[in-house]
Amino acid sequence: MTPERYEKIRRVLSRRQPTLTVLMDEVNKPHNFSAILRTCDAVGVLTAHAVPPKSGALPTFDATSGSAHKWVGVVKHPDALGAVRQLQAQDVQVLATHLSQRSLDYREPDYTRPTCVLLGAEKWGVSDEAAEAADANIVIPMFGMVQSLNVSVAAATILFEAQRQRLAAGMYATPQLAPAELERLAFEWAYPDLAPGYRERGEPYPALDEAGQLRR
Ligand SMILES: C[S@@+](CC[C@H](N)C(=O)[O-])C[C@H]1O[C@@H](n2cnc3c(N)ncnc32)[C@H](O)[C@@H]1O
Repeated sequence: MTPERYEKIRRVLSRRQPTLTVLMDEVNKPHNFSAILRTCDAVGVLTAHAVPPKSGALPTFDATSGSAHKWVGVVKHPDALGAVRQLQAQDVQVLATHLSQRSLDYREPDYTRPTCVLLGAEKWGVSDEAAEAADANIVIPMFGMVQSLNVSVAAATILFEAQRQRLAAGMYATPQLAPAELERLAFEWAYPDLAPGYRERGEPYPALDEAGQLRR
């Protein structure tokens, strides 16, 4: 661990947005899944949510992710409706990307609030029941011959609007993670091979000095 690498880890963690996330509902193509996680990393999403496709497993990561899958956690859910309700119970507004009578332009919602963007499967989109349960439905206006965007493009468009609003609100200027959580993640990111051992033994992580070296 070089001091420069540790400094980068702390800088990235100090900009993570634990109150911004996505829920991928049966996004089944590895290049889409990977591209969405890469955008999540870029805008500071700490943890993404996903309902695996009917085949059972989450898509594997491919080169499209860069190394984003190492820096963005993925929580699995058995179904989208249950996941929507769980997030709402934690006071997260769920914005379903879905064309309906009540759809808003994607730039209208307040993304400085705890927010989850619900993204649909490539073939079927977001289910009607999950869209109805969501707090709002949002769309990216389209004026072409084709009816929809690629899901990873839609995710990037919306997440960068969230980033724009959060930058304007100063949410990248001060850490959004609690100090203890930031320290915990800094150790896990700096020492991914050591961290599991400490967890298995139920021991607290050791303190690191300012350069990210283990204190003796
Ligand atoms: C290829 S589209 C799904 C098309 C599907 N046939 C349908 O009717 O919804 C895959 C996903 O990309 C996102 N998406 C695509 N175009 C969008 C748009 N214009 N506005 C918002 N989200 C969009 C949504 O999450 C959508 O579920």
